[in-house]
Amino acid sequence: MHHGFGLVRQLWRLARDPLAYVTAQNSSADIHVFTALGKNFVFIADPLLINDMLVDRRGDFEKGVFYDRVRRLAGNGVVLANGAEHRRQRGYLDRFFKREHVVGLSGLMTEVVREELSGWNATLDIDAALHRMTFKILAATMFGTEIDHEKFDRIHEWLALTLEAIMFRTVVPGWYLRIPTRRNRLHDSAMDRLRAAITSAMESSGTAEADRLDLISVMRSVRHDDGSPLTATEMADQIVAVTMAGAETAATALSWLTMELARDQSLQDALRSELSEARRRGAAYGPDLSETPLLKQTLSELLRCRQPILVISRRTVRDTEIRGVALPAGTEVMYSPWAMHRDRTWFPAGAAFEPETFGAGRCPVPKGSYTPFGLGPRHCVGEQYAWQMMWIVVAEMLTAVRIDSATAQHPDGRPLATIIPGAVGATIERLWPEPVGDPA
Ligand code: HEM
Repeated sequence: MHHGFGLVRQLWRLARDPLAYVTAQNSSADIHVFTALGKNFVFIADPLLINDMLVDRRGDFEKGVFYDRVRRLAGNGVVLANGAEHRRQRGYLDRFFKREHVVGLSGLMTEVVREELSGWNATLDIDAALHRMTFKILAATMFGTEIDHEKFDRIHEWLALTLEAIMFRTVVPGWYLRIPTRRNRLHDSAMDRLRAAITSAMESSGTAEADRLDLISVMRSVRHDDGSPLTATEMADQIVAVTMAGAETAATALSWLTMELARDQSLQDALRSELSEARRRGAAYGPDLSETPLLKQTLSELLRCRQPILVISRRTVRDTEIRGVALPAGTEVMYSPWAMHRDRTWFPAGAAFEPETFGAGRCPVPKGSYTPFGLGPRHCVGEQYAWQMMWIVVAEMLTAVRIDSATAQHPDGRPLATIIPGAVGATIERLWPEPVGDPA
């Protein structure tokens, strides 16, 4: 255990170089405690403690300080709600995110991916192209295909700035956010406009028809225990939550993947053969990748060494302790899945991309050391959705094009809402024949 520095110094180091900061915290001690402004902060770097916090002792924790900062945008949707309210909201969303429902979305996802791929040029910013593609998938599955282009573009535009605001807000002191600086005003207005754009798109989409699969329609058919429907604010809260949580993570992961595939052409070829073979066998797209083991292994490794999320935080709701360290109610506890996934104690490959890490016969790692989708009751509700979407995007992409080169603006990652590569200049070649058949 290590007691160190004041909060301001910690936050300054976190803000200046977040990747170096969490790496240092992760390797220096299992529990790192610092106190400032009458508040206790704890950084944990031991898989068992992470598992304790997220699973075994979950009742002692709620979402922490990093999440409070985005309430202006997110209201009280599933990402921010706590306790019984959170369980109720997960109940609404589970209908949409359960396996059978997600499988039903595969045709729509495939359609969007093919349409986007058909517009790719021989040289492109593949990161921007993948962000647009995954955001389009998300928009189509949330709002239905009727969403008009103008509404789509508006949400997309304000989302980018909002994601920047989220990262900035998690690392500056609360008092600073109350000063009307140009940046604070810009971020506030981006969040307000994003919410307004989402509300407007929501009003013109969705029906309560039982056969509609989009999230708005699913939510229109949900009833509270007293039989009343969800209010417009409750629905907007969920849409904002899903947009914030789902738009950036999968796109960033896919973007990092293109760089690994450009670097390792034999892996790219092996994946292309596996995916074409699965298509020939008539394997239907879904969240379970057991028919495509090399893809599963590749994506698992990618989510290890290129985990998009830097820090996950919680706050104690009552006096508790971990490993003999007292955590009074109100203590902010955080850990870095990004740093933990690169810790050589658990993963000898460290920061390097080595798909054999998840090959047959690998050594088991302790619970809490590999948490790409979190753990416990707050684990990613979109996990199945994300696996299916990644399968579809990679399979359609690799059958349509060969990625010859892909070079990132920030090869070591730049921490924003997720750890991003920035623009990725890529050259691609179209493959012949064009994809045939409909696996969805
Ligand atoms: C590779 C892609 C993704 C990764 C790595 C990822 C990762 C995560 C993680 C680590 C959490 C837990 C955060 C915490 O414990 O504080 C989370 C929560 C969440 N994710 Fe994902 N996610 C991904 C894709 C998605 C997608 C595609 C969606 C929606 C379509 C989504 C929706 C959500 C939501 C709504 C939550 C909050 C759940 C709750 O608090 O109950 N995620 N995600």
